[in-house]
Amino acid sequence: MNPILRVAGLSVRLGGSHILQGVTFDVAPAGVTALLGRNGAGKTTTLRAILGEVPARGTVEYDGRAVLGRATHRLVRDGLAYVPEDRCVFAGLTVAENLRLAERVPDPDYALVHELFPELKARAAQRAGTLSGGQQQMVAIARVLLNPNRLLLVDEPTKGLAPAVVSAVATVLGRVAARVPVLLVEQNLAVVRKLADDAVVIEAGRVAWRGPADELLGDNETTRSLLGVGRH
Ligand SMILES: Nc1ncnc2c1ncn2[C@@H]1O[C@H](COP(=O)(O)OP(=O)(O)OP(=O)(O)O)[C@@H](O)[C@H]1O
Repeated sequence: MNPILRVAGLSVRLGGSHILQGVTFDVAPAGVTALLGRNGAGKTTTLRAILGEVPARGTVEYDGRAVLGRATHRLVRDGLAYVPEDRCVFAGLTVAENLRLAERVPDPDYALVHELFPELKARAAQRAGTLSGGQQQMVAIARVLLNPNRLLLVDEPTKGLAPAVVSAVATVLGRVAARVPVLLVEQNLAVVRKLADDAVVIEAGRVAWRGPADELLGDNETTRSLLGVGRH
């Protein structure tokens, strides 16, 4: 199967620093590819470069087409969805209003959203700013699922969440990934272990390791040296 995303020689300079220095990896057309690395390694910058949010050199092929330099909104329209790390819900609007604002197609898939997130249906009239962090993350994921997607880019969805909520978010992401491939930035290795098929490790702006996620996580020494943590 051809990759849904091919990134080759991706290079980004920001604020006088060479942040990405030739990042190369593929994303399989099914399942979860985890993008890993220590703080500041360049994971978020990689997602933003793929989306055309920062100037980049190199090649990004999405579904076989070179897309670097294309406008972000065109990529989103073509099914490249982004769930940013800061969730970006409209705090003063209700859950239902947050979802309605995200609709891009005449027939948004509320059936899917309500199936995956029954709690959001129950909380439709609640202001998003009063939701817990985990519930806000659910809104952020639900928003993109209303529209047809071919690839989701999800940035640290479990960051700052309590363990039970991390597990709930991971379960939902697993169900999402059964329908649409996901490129997932994630620091929680238990979540990576549960979800990821492939792993890409970025270190100081370069790919330091790529391969099957279970191979990486099964090698405690490599995991420790690349990510600074032991087995979870
Ligand atoms: N606009 C910018 N101008 C200058 N430097 C930047 C800019 N954006 C990011 N950087 C720097 O680029 C490096 C990579 O940042 P990035 O957010 O991609 O890392 P990350 O791997 O996602 O880290 P974390 O896990 O901490 O979120 C960091 O050193 C960061 O300070």
